[in-house]
Amino acid sequence: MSLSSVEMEWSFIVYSSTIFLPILIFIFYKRMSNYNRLPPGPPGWPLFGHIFNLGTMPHRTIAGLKQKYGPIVLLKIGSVNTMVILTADIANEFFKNHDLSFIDRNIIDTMRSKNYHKGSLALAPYGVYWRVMRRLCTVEMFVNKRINETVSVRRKCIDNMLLWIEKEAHSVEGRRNGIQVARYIFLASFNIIGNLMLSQDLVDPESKEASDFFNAMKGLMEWGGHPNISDLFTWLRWLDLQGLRRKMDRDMGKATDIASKFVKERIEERKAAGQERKDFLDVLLEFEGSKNEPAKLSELEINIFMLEIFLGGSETSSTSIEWALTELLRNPKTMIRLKNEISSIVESNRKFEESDIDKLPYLQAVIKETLRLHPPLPFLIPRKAIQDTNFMGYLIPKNTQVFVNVWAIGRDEEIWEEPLDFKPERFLGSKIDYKGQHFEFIPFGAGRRICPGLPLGHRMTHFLLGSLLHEFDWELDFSTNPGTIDMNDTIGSVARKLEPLKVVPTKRVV
Ligand code: HEM
Repeated sequence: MSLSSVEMEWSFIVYSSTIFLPILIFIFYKRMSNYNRLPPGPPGWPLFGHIFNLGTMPHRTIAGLKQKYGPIVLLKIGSVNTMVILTADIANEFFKNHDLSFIDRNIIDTMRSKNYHKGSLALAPYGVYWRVMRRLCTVEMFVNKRINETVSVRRKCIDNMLLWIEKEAHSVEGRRNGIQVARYIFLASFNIIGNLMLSQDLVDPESKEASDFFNAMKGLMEWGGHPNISDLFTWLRWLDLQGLRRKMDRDMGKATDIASKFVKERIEERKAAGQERKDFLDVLLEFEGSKNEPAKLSELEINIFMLEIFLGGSETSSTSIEWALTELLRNPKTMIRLKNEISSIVESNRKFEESDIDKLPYLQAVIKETLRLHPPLPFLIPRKAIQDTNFMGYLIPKNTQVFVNVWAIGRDEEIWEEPLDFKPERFLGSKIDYKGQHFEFIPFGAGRRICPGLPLGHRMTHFLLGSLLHEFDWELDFSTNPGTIDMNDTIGSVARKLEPLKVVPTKRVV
């Protein structure tokens, strides 16, 4: 007896269902269980995710999520999965046991301008180029021996800064309204890097090229720090809705043209004058790779690396000093204690020297306390998962970006006593430092990608703050009093003080 076609269809459906249904259930279950294995987080909007929940100070807003969702939170920022780490214990696990799985960076659209990301150390994927550039930084540029050899450069730049401040303080405007001190600290930091890199002052009103370079670099910091729709919805990139990519292309073009001119001039000089090594540019030009490394660095790589050192070194240091001065002015007893310590070591008839730093534990504690409360990079430089990764029981999908919220960790009341108070004393006699081993305090990051400029950043911040306090007495401008200083920050390329600090310096009498 043969089956009718209807019966055949039915039996086909029944048989195939018995085979495929379990497979479908398995796939569905697996998906759901993976979904359940993502870290918790607040409900987000379709398409936009949590963009509207972040506010203008996302490090602060996100810190508040710990109470409800715990120390690991998953957010969706536009189309980008973002895991946030909110405690020292989790940071410890992240850097100690998962550093390699999250070793890469998320590259934002403005950083693709003129192929910046292809020469950048900070954005380089973990590989040969990254290793070569890191080695140049840690073995050739930012080692203590070389930093010691260049102390006179920092001395000169800081002397200039002190003169600019004195001049401005005597001007009618300065006497009436105070000065925005961060501006001068930034210029000095920029010049310090300029001299280390190129043996040249780049904040030189006499030189058009120097001021063009300086302005283009300011543009890079500005456009690179703006939240950009192109990064939230990568499929909208081509529209460049905020025009940030266009502005970045303009300034990146100018900066790389000038950098490339500096490099060409140097190559000619070296041909004429032999091979004498002077500064970081010489280190880059003299590089010779071994075995599987590139034989030489390309022009693009050298130009971009130069820009990167300016970007990495100048805003971070100047922002930290602005915060340090702000906290000292809010805490007069701390200011007095620090000034007394400095006067006990640095006689009033001489300058503050870099060699004084080691003799000043309270100054060191003030810098640490500043970086605890005001890390210039509150999320570090975001990392990215290079593969699907099992992290503390959660399944973190490939390409998830990671914010380590060091701002929140520095204010965690389970770790720090009276966490919101500025109390440098907490670091006196304590072993905690910022070299990436104490996960409750990692303003320079940790793991393989820890800031390679740390030794230089350490010197610059202490030297700058020590000199400012040794040379001047500082007061707030008449419209502000210590109790009402605005302590909000704004997050651009770094977390700068939203309202620039205005102060009245008075030269100390010898
Ligand atoms: C107060 C001063 C500074 C602070 C707080 C700071 C902080 C940081 C942080 C948090 C990172 C990311 C670390 C991570 O991903 O775990 C970083 C990376 C970096 N910093 Fe700094 N930095 C400072 C000064 C400097 C200086 C002076 C330079 C160079 C002149 C520099 C150059 C760099 C570079 C090139 C990277 C990228 C490293 C990589 O991706 O492998 N920084 N910095």
